[in-house]
Amino acid sequence: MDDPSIFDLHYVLSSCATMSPDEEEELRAARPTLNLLNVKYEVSEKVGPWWKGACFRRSKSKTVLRDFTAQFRGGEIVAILGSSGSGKTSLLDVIACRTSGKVSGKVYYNNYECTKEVIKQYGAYVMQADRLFPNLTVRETLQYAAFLRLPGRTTSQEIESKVNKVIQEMGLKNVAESKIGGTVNRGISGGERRRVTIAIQLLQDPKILMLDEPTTGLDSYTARYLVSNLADIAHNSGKLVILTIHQPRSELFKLFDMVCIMSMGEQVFLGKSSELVDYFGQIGHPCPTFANPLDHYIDLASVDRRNHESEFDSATRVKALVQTFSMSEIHNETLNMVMEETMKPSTRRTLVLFYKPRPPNIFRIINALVGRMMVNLGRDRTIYISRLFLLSLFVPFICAFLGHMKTNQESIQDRVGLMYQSLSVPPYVAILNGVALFPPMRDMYYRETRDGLYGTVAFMIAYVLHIVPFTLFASFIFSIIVYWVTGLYPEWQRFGIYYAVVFVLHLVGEIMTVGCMGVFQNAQIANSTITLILTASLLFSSGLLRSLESMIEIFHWAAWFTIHKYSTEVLVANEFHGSNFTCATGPGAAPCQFRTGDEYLEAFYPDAIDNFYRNFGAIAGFILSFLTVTIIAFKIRGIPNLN
Ligand SMILES: Nc1ncnc2c1ncn2[C@@H]1O[C@H](COP(=O)(O)OP(=O)(O)OP(=O)(O)O)[C@@H](O)[C@H]1O
Repeated sequence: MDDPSIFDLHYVLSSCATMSPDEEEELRAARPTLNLLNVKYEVSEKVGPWWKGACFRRSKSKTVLRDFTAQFRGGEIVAILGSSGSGKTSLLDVIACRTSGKVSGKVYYNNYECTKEVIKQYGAYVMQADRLFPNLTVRETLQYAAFLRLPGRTTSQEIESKVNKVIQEMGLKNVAESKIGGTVNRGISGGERRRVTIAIQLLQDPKILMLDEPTTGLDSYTARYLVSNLADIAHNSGKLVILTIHQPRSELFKLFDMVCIMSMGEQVFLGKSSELVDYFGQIGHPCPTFANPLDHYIDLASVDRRNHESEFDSATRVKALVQTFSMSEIHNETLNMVMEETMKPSTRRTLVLFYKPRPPNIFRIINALVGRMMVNLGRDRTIYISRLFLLSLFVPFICAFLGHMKTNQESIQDRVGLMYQSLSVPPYVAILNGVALFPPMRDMYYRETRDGLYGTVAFMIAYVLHIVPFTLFASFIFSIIVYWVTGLYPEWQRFGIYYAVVFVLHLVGEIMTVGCMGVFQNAQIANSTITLILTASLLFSSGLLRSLESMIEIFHWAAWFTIHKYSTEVLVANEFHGSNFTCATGPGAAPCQFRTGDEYLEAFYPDAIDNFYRNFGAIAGFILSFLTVTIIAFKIRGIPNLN
């Protein structure tokens, strides 16, 4: 069952006993209306060389939208046209409350001030690029999206019927069971993928559907099919569909109810598409016979920046067009309508506070996210095998290098070397996994968080939960072979401890990598940074390559904050405590330095036995600490510009 909304008349009327008959009548006649009055959008750009730092670079203000006034009504499909940089996306951003600058003027949605909350409830934004999991089918993609988007109390049957409805609406029936596909595995076509992206947004039954360049990259037939699909949605369901478009083909012209041509952030025309040609004809710019009117007028409203002279001429022409339009009858009519609507006393303003669908709770969200990640991962053989066996690739090298260790004096050094390998390999392999596999998840997270579906905490918990079984398995294969083939302390309990340390290091390595990718968008930079941090941590705090005592004081202090200090102590105590080493006699024999492992511990890790359980707890605590740091990193960095 659909949720009641302010457009469900019975619901609204029964909720508003205080409404006068006039207001009731007015509401009855109302369709979702979007009013924009003298909207101005300014952004500030930092100018100057980057090395001056954010605080010392000069800020330069740039107006990307100026005096924008419009009224769009439900049931219409509106095309925002203009050349590149004319402010089309910025206009959508203003309506969708996704701006990064200062917005002045009024943006009203049915007499509600258009806040983030209102848009979250009634609007949907389809961005230019499709971000979908390649290994899910169209139906699964929509099912998981429905779990994340629809109110928590929605039942599975309701989800199913909603999914079927949008599949039908977007003409996806034939490909409902096909995989989305990606760059490697072919799946559905580009146009179908775009329709899936739109279908996801339709699940919430938005009253305003905004689409940024939905036809980019599609051939003319597919573009027309998509736009006519959108026009049907607008006309049949009373939704307001607003889309931006670069170079629309002439056959699209008749599909649009309203057209807005923009240039340099200002309106050159805004009105019914049927008025476009007449308007320009009246102001002295008739459309040449056989020309595509949209192409022709977009060109007319573009600034030609090829050289100074043509830039000056075209900018002067555009200024004149903007001015003429601002004084035109069409514009004045819109202005009057907008003024009238936005000045009405807004008795209904409280309604949006009155009705708020309860979003799914965090457990439902985590469940849906983990399920989606698992299904996507499980269907990709390369990723699956990489997650399970990449760590094991190092096993033959380690085993062949060390063989089965003896218990002589030389074997002490072998054991130290093995500890070093055991501490370094699991987190390094985790970096490889993280760098290769996390970016698509991150893109999806950015997009869905932008849509207000869930937060960083839910996403990170889901990500970690989905890698835990693979990390457990990969660490087990690594540990069981390395431990018993190389001949570490032959006791199953001690093997368990070794395995636990390898597992935590493998897991923490990936969490750190993910955290680093929250700060750096570039995976290579994240890779280098995290490798550097892990190498430094291992060198300064393990004491395996150089004794801790001989290092400078600052490294002693720094070591307390690294996982390697605690994990090294656990591993060496686990291996050396209670073990004995033989001493060779005769000429050329190695000096007999340590007869027992405890003597070795006494010399290099005197507290390792006493602090064994503390160290073990500290290692487990690092999982939580790194997860927290990762969440904070994502929160501080925020969501980058996705377009
Ligand atoms: N946050 C921002 N910071 C700096 N400049 C911005 C910002 N947002 C928009 N602009 C600038 O405003 C102008 C309009 O940008 P916008 O993306 O709205 O244009 P557009 O018409 O959608 O272009 P395209 O069709 O190429 O996507 C551009 O010059 C752009 O650089």
